[in-house]
Amino acid sequence: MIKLGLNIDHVATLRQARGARYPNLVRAALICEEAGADAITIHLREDRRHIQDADVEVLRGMLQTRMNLECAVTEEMIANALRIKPHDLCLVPERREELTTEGGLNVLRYFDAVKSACERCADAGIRVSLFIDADNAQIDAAVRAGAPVIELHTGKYADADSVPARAYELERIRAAVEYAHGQGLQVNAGHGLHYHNVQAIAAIPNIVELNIGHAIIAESVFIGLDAAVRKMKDLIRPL
Ligand SMILES: CC(=O)[C@@H](O)[C@H](O)COP(=O)(O)O
Ligand SMILES: NCC(=O)COP(=O)(O)O
Repeated sequence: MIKLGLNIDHVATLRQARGARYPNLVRAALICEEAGADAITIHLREDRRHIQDADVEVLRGMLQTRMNLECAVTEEMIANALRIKPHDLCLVPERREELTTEGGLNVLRYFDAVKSACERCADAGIRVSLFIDADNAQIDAAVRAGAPVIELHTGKYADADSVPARAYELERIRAAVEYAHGQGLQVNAGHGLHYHNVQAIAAIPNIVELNIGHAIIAESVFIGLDAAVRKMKDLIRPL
């Protein structure tokens, strides 16, 4: 069954909006796990706009499932990950001024840094995932860099504003999953997935895990976090 990684950055965004102590991130993570989340995803951004360093420390000691820590490929972030030792480390591109993660990591361009990060993390027992676009050249580079896992960026699919455009992006993702799976990679996917667009992605064979955050946290405003997680788990369950 397809796994659900729950991105709780957006709970921290709400907290940081007021610089308050609530909503409590550990409480959110534990509710998500209780409701069926298979992993908790957090993105420690360089600008610390939502997740803080202390959140990573505390959550690492509290999670019952897996921590999937997302970060940029910088010396600061890799050193931090080697100290924290999350179960999974997902390397993502970052532009300080972006609203959200706009595209996949360019593994070809930053190959030496990515390969070095993969090697150092593998030595420390951390599984590295590369957050990349559905592009065979990037997939090949991920293999050469030694990453055991990729996460395909589904943002273009989620943002497609016509039926043909969405079908085109869906097919690109399907083909990339098939190609990457054939190369021996574990394939995850995520970004911008919500209750109305997730099922077509979840139906693609060989996707192991979907990382979803914004839509679930938004829905929790209306129906509660536990129910919002369960509602998503029901949708991604095979028919
Ligand atoms: C890499 C990724 O897709 C998520 O971490 C996403 O970026 C989280 O939301 P923000 O873009 O708001 O940080
Ligand atoms: N890596 C993608 C992720 O963690 C979730 O992104 P979103 O659902 O918050 O857009």
